[in-house]
Amino acid sequence: MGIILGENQYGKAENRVVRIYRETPRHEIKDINVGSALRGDFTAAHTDGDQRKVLPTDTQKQTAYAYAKEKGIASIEQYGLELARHFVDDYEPVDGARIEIEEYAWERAVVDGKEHDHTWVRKGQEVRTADITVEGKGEGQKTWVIGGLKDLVVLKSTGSEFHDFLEDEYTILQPTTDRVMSTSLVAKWRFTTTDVDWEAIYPAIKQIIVDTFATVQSLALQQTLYQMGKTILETYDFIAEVKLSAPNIHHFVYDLSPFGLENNKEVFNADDRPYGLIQATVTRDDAPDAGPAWTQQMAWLG
Ligand SMILES: O=c1[nH]c(=O)c2[nH]c(=O)[nH]c2[nH]1
Repeated sequence: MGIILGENQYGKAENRVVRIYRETPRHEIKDINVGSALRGDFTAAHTDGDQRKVLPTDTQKQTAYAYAKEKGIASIEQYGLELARHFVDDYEPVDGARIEIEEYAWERAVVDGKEHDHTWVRKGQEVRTADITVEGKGEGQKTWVIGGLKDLVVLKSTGSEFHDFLEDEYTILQPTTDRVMSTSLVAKWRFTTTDVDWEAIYPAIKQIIVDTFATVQSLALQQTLYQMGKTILETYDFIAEVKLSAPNIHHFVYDLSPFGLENNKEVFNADDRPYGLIQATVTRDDAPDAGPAWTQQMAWLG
């Protein structure tokens, strides 16, 4: 019987890198969480404990911090590309690298009616994400970039319906033409080029998502998600695919009748679980192959 080593990768997860730009009295901040994973021929490390081809996870971590200084973090996509290319291009045993980044947004504190130069308040907003994969060396090198966001919590108090659904003997859900719709959205979009103004495209796509959520008279969360993906693809021809995942944060009209009170969709129980989970991929029909773009390292084995 032979035993063989299957898929493997290794790296440093969740480096919390905070980069301050302090060249002028008005400082700037980038607050990120970076994970790296290297793929290649690391068989000897597994079978014989031979580390000669292993660039330690500690070195990967140190590189993440050093690159924050040396290369800067103009955007998480640019910084992730620099890191991934460095590991693949500069180390012979490494033939693939995956960099996953989350960015936490801060806004300037307002003190005496003015934006403060070096104090921020963490934005309770969404987290921006980037997943970068580089494979192969030299001419044939391939690169995949996925931009995205998570924890974008949105709610609309009307403009959402759900009716005409399949019913059986277990159906108790009442149809509605006017309900609260709320979700904490995860969205990821796959670029077909790296020639992108990363800092401009992110707010533009987020705006499409928010506009669509607000303005579509929604017959279901499924329809809203599809419209978000479709509009992004129709607006940007260099995006091939959009993946969306949306928990339906149910808002149930609370029964106030025991207190002799009317509840005309004014008081709700925002239930945290269970939640409907609606997920969809929207793709251009001529989209180039996704290859390993969606393969997530950190979610891989939990
Ligand atoms: O937007 C919705 N989609 C569903 O599939 C669904 N199912 C359900 O019970 N409520 C909802 N809402």
